[in-house]
Formats: sequence, structure tokens, C-alpha cells
Amino acid sequence: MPAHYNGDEATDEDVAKGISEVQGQDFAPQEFQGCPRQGSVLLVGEPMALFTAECTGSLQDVNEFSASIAGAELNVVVGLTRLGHQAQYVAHVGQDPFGIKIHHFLQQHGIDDSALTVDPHHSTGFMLKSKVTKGDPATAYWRSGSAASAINPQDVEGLDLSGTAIVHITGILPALSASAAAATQALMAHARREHVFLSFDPNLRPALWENAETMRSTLRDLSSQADLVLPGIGEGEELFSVSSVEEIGKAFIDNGARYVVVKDGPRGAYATDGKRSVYVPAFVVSTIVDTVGAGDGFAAGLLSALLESASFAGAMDRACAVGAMQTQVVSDNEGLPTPNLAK
Ligand SMILES: O=C(O)C(=O)C[C@H](O)[C@H](O)COP(=O)(O)O
Repeated sequence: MPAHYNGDEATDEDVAKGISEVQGQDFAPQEFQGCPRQGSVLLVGEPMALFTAECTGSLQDVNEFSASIAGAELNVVVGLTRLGHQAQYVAHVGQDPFGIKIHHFLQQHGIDDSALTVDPHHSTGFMLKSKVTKGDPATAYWRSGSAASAINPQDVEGLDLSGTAIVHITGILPALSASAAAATQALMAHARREHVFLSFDPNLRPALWENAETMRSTLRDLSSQADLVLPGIGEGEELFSVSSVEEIGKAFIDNGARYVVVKDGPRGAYATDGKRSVYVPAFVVSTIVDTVGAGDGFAAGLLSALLESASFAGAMDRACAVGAMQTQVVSDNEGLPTPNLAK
């Protein structure tokens, strides 16, 4: 049975429903046509230490874990950097070994660390991830009151966006704390004032929200302010109670977004601007090692290709490829490719 980039095993029915070729009317966002690589991508978020189980079983039963670095926005920064793009990363870490490890990670990956704030009063967050042979691993977070949860509007209001082509925000930042939620709104307002393209990945993390309705209403509001929204099919269902890619695309467009790219599980990805739409099939891989990080890889692949003036079909093709490659490793970001591999 084939496995797909997002880790689900595809049933024969999925394969029959899926397509093998690009379908629909391809289109491109006019912002990036004719002037490739005209700026960097700015991300703000929480970097964490990640402890991945060495063997299968419940997190409470596993005794051995291996340490690495994670964080949705950081994964996208790593992906963009590997693909030859410039990414600005704004984050807070604690004055502790995890914070030092994250700092070293940025340096080793050639990522600008000038906007990394070391907070002596709060600790760096961390997470555990289980090992599975099938499906999505379990995760558990220790990030309440973390250094990154102290991110606030002052961290973003004064940012110089003159060299920024895209601000990419995820739905995780506003879930961290009230000040981080205010920072998310402030960053969106700043990007809009400066006419910077705003990309938003809803990245639902129910465990971090007070309740499901606050999560849904906040993420619908943030999605309405973005130029481009990148929901997974399950996220679209959760936010708008509709289930097909077409209905999800329409719901986000009606809500205010200009472009929507829906990640359609084991089948592929779909883009629409409300008038045109195009569907690209996913890549099939023989074995999935770990699904976590595939969505962030998808975002890095998509944004890098759009910055190089790709159409949505071309950008989603690269995005699916990068997501597929990231499923081939245990780490959340070590599978992210360099340009030669991504072609
Ligand atoms: O920052 C968080 O909240 C995390 O959970 C860190 C995870 O490494 C990524 O966010 C993976 O997310 P996907 O690429 O959607 O699988």
C-alpha cells in the first residue's frame, strides 16, 4: 500500500480519487512575477528543544530520547535557508542549555541570530515526540510561561520590513500567550501597512489554546487578514465545517484571503484565488519514517518557489516534494533539502 508525504497510508479508494496529473487552471500570484528573489521571508515564533523517543510506545513508558531542535517557524526558516533564500527569524530563548543549543543550531545552519533574544527570566520550551511505525507521532509540550511566550508587540512593531518580501505567520504564535497573540496582530498590521505579502499557516495546536472556540475564531480572524493561507484539509474542516478542497478554498476566500493552498492529505494540494483553481498530485514515498515537519517543509517549498516566480502548480509541486523528503527522517527539519534535491 503506498504511503504519501503527509504520512497517511493511502487506501485504494484514495488513489482512485486522487489524480496523477495537474488539473484545472494554473495561475500565479502577480506579486512575485518577473522579479525573482526580491527579498527575505520574516518569521516570528517559538524554538524548542525536542526529545524524540528512541523506541515505540507511549511517551510515559519510553526511557530513551534523542535531543534535537524544533519549532514550526524555525523549521520553515531552515527549509528556506537550505533552498537558498534569506529568512529573518525573530524568537526568544531562555538563558539555559536549551537556549544555547538553539543558538548553536542557528549558527550551524547559517541562520541570522541577531533577532534572537535571550530572556534571563523565562526558560526555553521543550517537547517530546513518540516514535511510531504508522500514522502521526504523539507530542507533548512544555511551553507554558516559556521565554517565547513572552514575545510581545514591541518585538515586532519596529521591525524594518524594507527588505522583506513575505511575512509568514503560523497559528501557533497567537496560542502561546496573550502578549504573543497581541504580537501576532501587531505583526500582521505592520506587514499590511508596509504592503508586505502576508502568508499564514493556521497550524492548529488545540493543546495550546484555552478552548476550541477561541482557537477557531482567532484563526479565522488571522486568516482573513492574510494574502495567502495554507490550511491542511483537517484544519479547513475544523475552522469552517466544510470538507472538500473546493469548499475549504471558497470558505477562506469568502473570509478575506486572496489565495488559498489546501494540503489535501494523501492526494495532493489545491490552490484557488476564488476564480481559478489548480490541483497538483502528491508524491508517493515507499516508507514514512516520521510525518512531523512535513507541513513546515511544504510551506518552505511553496514560499521559496513563489519567490522564484513559480506558478501555484509549480510551487505546490515543490512543496509536496519537500514535504515528502521531510517524512524520510526522524528529526523535524533534517530532511529539508537543498535546491539540487528539490528539483
Ligand atoms: O512548533 C510547534 O508547535 C511544533 O509542534 C513543532 C513541530 O516540529 C512542527 O510544527 C511540525 O509541524 P508539521 O510540519 O505541521 O508536522
